[in-house]
Amino acid sequence: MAQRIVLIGYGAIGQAVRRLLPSTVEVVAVLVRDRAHAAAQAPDMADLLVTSLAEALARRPDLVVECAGHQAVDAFGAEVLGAGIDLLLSSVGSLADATREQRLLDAARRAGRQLMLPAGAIGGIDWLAAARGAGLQRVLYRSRKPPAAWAGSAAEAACDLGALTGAFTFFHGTAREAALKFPRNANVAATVALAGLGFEATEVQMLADPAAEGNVHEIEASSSGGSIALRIVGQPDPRNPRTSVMTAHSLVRSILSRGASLVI
Ligand SMILES: NC(=O)C1=CN([C@@H]2O[C@H](COP(=O)(O)OP(=O)(O)OC[C@H]3O[C@@H](n4cnc5c(N)ncnc54)[C@H](OP(=O)(O)O)[C@@H]3O)[C@@H](O)[C@H]2O)C=CC1
Ligand SMILES: O=C([O-])CC(=O)C(=O)O
Repeated sequence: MAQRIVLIGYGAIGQAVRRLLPSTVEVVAVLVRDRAHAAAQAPDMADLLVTSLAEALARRPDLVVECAGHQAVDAFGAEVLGAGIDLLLSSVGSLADATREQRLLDAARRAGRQLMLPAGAIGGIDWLAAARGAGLQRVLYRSRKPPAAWAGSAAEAACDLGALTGAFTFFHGTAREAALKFPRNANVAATVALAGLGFEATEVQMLADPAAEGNVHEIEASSSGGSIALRIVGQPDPRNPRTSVMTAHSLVRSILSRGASLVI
């Protein structure tokens, strides 16, 4: 039987996920803020558009996939889980708010459902999570993106993005500070933290670099079991330069892994 999913948000990630899903997964609703605006952009899916969670849940999804932002996690996350439906988050950085994280985990436990986090734009999450059992000692995550990818973020207070002629590190701190200060840019920092040493002990650097070949994600970590040096050059999504194309592919992988006979 086809898996039934609801998408919250229909921006760069939401649109890509819908396009990439195979026919074994049915999108039964897309929750948007402005139905008329969304219908004008995507007339083929007018029947799927809803503006309230109640309408979305009435279509009996097996899974709700958030691709909208921290505010949407606040507005809908606990209610989705409380309704007995698994929740897959794009906005992993929203869990840097400890109260929000606890509310979601409580809702998941009470309902016996899962709060699912994709690897998103990064890789190596399996290694980090396994290395926790092998004396993980230090984790550094570095995000290097072209200046335009940081437009509209707190990086603008630290430098003139348009005038940069070389790489500029505008943030160096913990994963928690990164995720809270850069809600639309530091989801990977949060994912790395949750897989490995946690929000406080994970070190994060963020750079605006006119010479960046794409959205570059690097992890350096060491454990008693070995070390890792990982570098990913992500293609920016044409609709949203701060989001890497691989993020939607990772969400699709997470969706397809639910209930699959072979899980890797
Ligand atoms: N885990 C990871 O590796 C990554 C995670 N992300 C995160 O994923 C999320 C989505 O990213 P992306 O698709 O690129 O962002 P976009 O800005 O392209 O799209 C977000 C969409 O969500 C909609 N939206 C926002 N709030 C709500 C709401 N309350 N209800 C319904 N719809 C809403 C927006 O609609 P409107 O037009 O109304 O504003 C917009 O269409 C972001 O939080 C981003 O930070 C991004 C990249 C990597
Ligand atoms: O897609 C990316 O490159 C990562 C990203 O924006 C994030 O971590 O929020």
